[in-house]
Amino acid sequence: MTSPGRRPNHDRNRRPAPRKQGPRKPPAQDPARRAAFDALRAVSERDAYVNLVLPDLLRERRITGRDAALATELTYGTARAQGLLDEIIGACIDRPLSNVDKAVLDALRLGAYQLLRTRIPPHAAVASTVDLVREEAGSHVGGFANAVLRGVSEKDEAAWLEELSPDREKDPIGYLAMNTAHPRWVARSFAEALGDKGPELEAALAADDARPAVHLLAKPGEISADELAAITGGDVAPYSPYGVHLPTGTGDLAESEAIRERLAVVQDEGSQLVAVAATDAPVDGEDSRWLDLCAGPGGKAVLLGSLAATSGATVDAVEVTPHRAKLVQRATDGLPVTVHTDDGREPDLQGGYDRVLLDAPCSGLGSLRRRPESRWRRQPSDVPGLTKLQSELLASAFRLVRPGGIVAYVVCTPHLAETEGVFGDGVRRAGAEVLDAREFFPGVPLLGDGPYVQLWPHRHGTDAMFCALARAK
Ligand SMILES: C[S@@+](CC[C@H](N)C(=O)[O-])C[C@H]1O[C@@H](n2cnc3c(N)ncnc32)[C@H](O)[C@@H]1O
Repeated sequence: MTSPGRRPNHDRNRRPAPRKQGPRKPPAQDPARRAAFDALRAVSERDAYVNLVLPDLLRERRITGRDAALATELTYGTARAQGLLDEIIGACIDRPLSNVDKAVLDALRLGAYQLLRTRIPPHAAVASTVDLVREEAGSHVGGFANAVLRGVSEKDEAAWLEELSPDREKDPIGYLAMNTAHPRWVARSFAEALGDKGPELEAALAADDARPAVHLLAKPGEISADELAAITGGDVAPYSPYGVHLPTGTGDLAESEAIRERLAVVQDEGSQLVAVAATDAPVDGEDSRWLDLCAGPGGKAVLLGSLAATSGATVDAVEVTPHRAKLVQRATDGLPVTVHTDDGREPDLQGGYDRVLLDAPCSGLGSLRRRPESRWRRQPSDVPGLTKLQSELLASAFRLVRPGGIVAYVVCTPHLAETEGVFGDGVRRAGAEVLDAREFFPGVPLLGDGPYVQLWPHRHGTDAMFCALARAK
């Protein structure tokens, strides 16, 4: 994967690159790259989330307009492509990446991203990165950064991929993982869920690597999807009766009047569809007590609560993390939702619910496109702990539902152990009747053979949500 000829030698490391243009800009004049770098540092150092940390940084520093757009592009793009950038940077360094100072590595990733995936002139990408490295790690490291980035810039992304990718025939999953900047284990779990290592896997990974449109939920009882589309300039969603897709590049959503006035919330169309399915599957008899067993931060609780309000039902929403329970409380204010800060495995609640939605904690492989950093943060070793927790929560859901009531099991991942594995086992233990969930996704194409529903970005334009339904006996 590496060739000594390409590696910078030590002399070269110490020699600064010749400047092709005037003096280097001082950092104060480069707020976009500084913000992107600081956001990436927060992700590496504090396990921060890009979608939370970056807007705060931009607001605090009053970065707007083109600078904000550049900072956003650089932060999201670099975080999303991190593993691929590391392979390429690693091929230009004669020591393991783990030996490179973490702040320097973040700066190199930012520089490599600009060189490989933007139209920023190479000299500007290199000079701005060297500036960051000098500020962070001292001027003696500037030459090293300069030499590494000159190595990176010797080829474009396609040429690097050709050099570094495994052979497609021999290792199709490794090839597609590398070419779509995904960890191999993620590509493998997509392949297993799709039953494909060829064109469909390629389409799924490519869709997962694309920037997703923002979806809004038009809160039932408050505003229709048509009205929301008209006031936001978006399009009515193809499948969810409450969904609107915003045009790409829509500005600061906090500015949106519909969101400020609590008529709408940001919610992927797939999340809307699974919550609707959980309320549409018919129960035998009474249908007035609903339970959302893992409710934080409250997206689906808002939809359940809004639908409950129109039908005279009430919702209990359980969330174990106090600050997330507060978010549920805030999101569902004014709706018939009671929030309980409790462990869903044994909540202090009276059972006998007509419906239980279990939107379980999961690996989140189905929403990686919306969380650029989690692609590289999640590890396969996370899965066994998650499936154990999911199984315990599912057993609790079956204890809390009444005979004839519905349990909806939802996860935002296509990983088979977390989807069919957990649900198949739980339903068998509970002796419940599995429903064909496809019936409750009317008009949604390409749902396979059932009885479970797995949505996909490349098929449905949604996150890869999984939904399974059962009626308790
Ligand atoms: C996938 S998220 C739920 C998303 C939520 N339904 C929504 O639409 O906004 C899973 C949630 O379960 C919570 N959680 C984890 N373990 C839990 C437990 N034992 N009991 C209750 N909630 C739990 C997590 O804190 C997280 O907020």
